[in-house]
Amino acid sequence: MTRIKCCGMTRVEDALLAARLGADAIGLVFTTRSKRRVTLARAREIVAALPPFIATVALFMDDATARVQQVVDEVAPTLLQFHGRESDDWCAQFGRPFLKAIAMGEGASALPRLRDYPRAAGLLLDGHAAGEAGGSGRAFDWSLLPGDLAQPMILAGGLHAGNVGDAVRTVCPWAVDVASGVESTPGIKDAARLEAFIRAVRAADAEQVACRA
Ligand SMILES: O=C(O)c1ccccc1NCC(=O)[C@H](O)[C@H](O)COP(=O)(O)O
Repeated sequence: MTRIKCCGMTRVEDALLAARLGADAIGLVFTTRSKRRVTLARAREIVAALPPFIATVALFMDDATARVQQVVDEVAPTLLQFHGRESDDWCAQFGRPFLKAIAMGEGASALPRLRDYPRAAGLLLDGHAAGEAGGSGRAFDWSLLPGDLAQPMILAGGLHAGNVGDAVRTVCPWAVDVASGVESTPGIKDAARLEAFIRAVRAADAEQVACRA
């Protein structure tokens, strides 16, 4: 079954809705480079409201060590996610499982970076170009993806209810990640779009036997 991460939560009600509809994880963006940025207080409120077994992921992009540590100490997210030029060692210093986002917007030239993060719990392959913030709503060419990634792949970038079924069938990712495709405005989730997205993933899972082989 394809895991679903719904990213850029800014409201308790949206996080609860995602959990109720069947999302496995929610993302909280802490970098200043985001329209979806949450305060520590709001992040704690969202995390405290969630039911058991929903993972929380804290996102950063070239943020200071002290800032990441503060979020680790005060919010206690399940995982960290890094979107900038952070190295594998730098990401690992917090002693927490982490995802490394790889900007796939430049196409094949991004592929060597997929080998640079052996300590990552997973690689989040996103549609934007290197140096740009995530949450762009931009997809990339999935046919570039190698079939032999060493780590679980989280597919992101421009996913929505209309294309995520194809993504699951074509790429067989460990998880899919969505932000703008389930929003009415940045940071505000749209219940109908979120429900349609999760339904589409589950429908594709039901027909996709190759991924489970
Ligand atoms: O969402 C943001 O605003 C953001 C800003 C800076 C770094 C990362 C950010 N989001 C990361 C995510 O994991 C998004 O869900 C991912 O980029 C996919 O976004 P979208 O294409 O809008 O579905």
